[in-house]
Amino acid sequence: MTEATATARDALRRELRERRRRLPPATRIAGAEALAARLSALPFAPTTGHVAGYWAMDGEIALHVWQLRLPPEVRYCLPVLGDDGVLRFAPWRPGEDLVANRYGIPEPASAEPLPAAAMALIVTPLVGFDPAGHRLGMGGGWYDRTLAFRRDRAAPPWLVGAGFSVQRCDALPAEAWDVPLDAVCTETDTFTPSRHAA
Ligand SMILES: Nc1nc2c(c(=O)[nH]1)N(C=O)[C@@H](CNc1ccc(C(=O)N[C@@H](CCC(=O)O)C(=O)O)cc1)CN2
Ligand SMILES: Nc1ncnc2c1ncn2[C@@H]1O[C@H](COP(=O)(O)OP(=O)(O)OP(=O)(O)O)[C@@H](O)[C@H]1O
Repeated sequence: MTEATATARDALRRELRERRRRLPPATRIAGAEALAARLSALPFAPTTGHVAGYWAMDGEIALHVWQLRLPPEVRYCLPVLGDDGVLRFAPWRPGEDLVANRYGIPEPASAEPLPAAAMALIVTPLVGFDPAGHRLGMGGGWYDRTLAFRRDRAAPPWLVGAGFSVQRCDALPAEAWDVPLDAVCTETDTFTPSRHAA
């Protein structure tokens, strides 16, 4: 990546995070409901197995409504930072113990974390997205490293970005390491970019 691209990405990240934080509470509450309905309606929404979500922070769209409405055979998991730079995902139910990681984000305290490949579907947080399924994250490369194996392998796990519609960009500059998402859901839209298009 050139220095100019990195600077542009950082500026875009700042602007999008600011936009995300500015959304009023009513938009957040209704947004979490609408997002849950969209995630549940995905054609590949699992009826069994593990799914990964995240603990919303910094104005991210929340997943608690989706979590509570998952089919009974589906286990919800939260990301856990690995010393090796990749994320693993630990089952978590409301009320179970959590500990703050180095960014202050809660992680399950006792459940054994599973590798990304063990998930049927992974919902990723994002700072920005485009309709082609490119994702701009917090800049740590955590999801890119964790999901790199999906670049040359078919789903599962299905990769679904979640965000507010104000996080949409026309076209994000794609990086060599970006792993395209299979879908992006917002409170107003579901994008399912086709990889077969020219
Ligand atoms: N809710 C949520 N969980 C997540 C992510 C995320 O984006 N959202 N991650 C997605 O990768 C991973 C953690 N990656 C992160 C990368 C940077 C920062 C961050 O807050 N950076 C601050 C300052 C860093 C610090 O406090 O040391 C910043 O940039 O302002 C947070 C999480 C795993 N869990
Ligand atoms: N597959 C990979 N292997 C090694 N390093 C990687 C890989 N993917 C990304 N990285 C590194 O991670 C750094 C951050 O990438 P990027 O800015 O795209 O993160 P992001 O997607 O915004 O963050 P996150 O996934 O944590 O939300 C890059 O500079 C790159 O060097």
